[in-house]
Amino acid sequence: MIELETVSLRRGEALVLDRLDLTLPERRIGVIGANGSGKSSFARLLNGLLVPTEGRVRIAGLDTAVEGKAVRRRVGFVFQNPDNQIVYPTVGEDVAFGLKARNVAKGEIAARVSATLARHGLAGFEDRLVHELSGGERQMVALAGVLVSEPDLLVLDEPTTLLDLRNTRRIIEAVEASERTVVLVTHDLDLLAGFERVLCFEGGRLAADGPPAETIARYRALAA
Ligand SMILES: Nc1ncnc2c1ncn2[C@@H]1O[C@H](COP(=O)(O)OP(=O)(O)OP(=O)(O)O)[C@@H](O)[C@H]1O
Repeated sequence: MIELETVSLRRGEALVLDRLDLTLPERRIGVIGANGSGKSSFARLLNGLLVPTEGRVRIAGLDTAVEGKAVRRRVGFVFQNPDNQIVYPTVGEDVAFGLKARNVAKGEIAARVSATLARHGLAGFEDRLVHELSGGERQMVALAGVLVSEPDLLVLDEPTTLLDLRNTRRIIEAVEASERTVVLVTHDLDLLAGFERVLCFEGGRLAADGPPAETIARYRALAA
């Protein structure tokens, strides 16, 4: 469960999010809106990467400003640009990183890493050098590195920008297969079919909040 209590966020001089009150018990939550409307900032609040200037964000009851570390263990975050989150030179080391940090046994780590890679079109990629992969392959490595730890909440910030149709489909399948809560920020409105709730941001406030068809219609009207 995600809760925002009168949350405002300033970045530099700008008021980027303006007094948001939201309770999100749904498991499939989409986030859309114009460039610069505050979507990524909202997403970053959910794992404590950013903390509110005013108000409170709670994830499963944990205040992100107070219990950031506990929040980050529960929230997997996939950035738009995979280079922001891949830290190790090889695919296998990078995907194993989150499991090592959780003290998972060595044998189990290897099995989970190879199963997760295979599920994401990267079978046998363990020893490949990350910097020699294509942009889309790196995006899938970043996704695998988050999914391997089975986070309670998965936040995806425009994850399909670099991806071809097959890998976009894999992302949709990963979202559909996940029993966890998923928050997906996207400009690709087709990805949101089947979502329970979609939020549309406009100038740091919510311009619409409801089922996909309604929110998307409002977004189209705003852009017209
Ligand atoms: N570090 C920062 N310092 C100052 N302003 C920032 C900073 N980061 C973002 N902003 C501003 O905050 C506003 C919201 O940015 P944000 O990245 O949340 O938008 P977005 O809806 O995700 O946009 P896009 O669709 O282009 O990714 C923008 O006006 C942006 O210029």
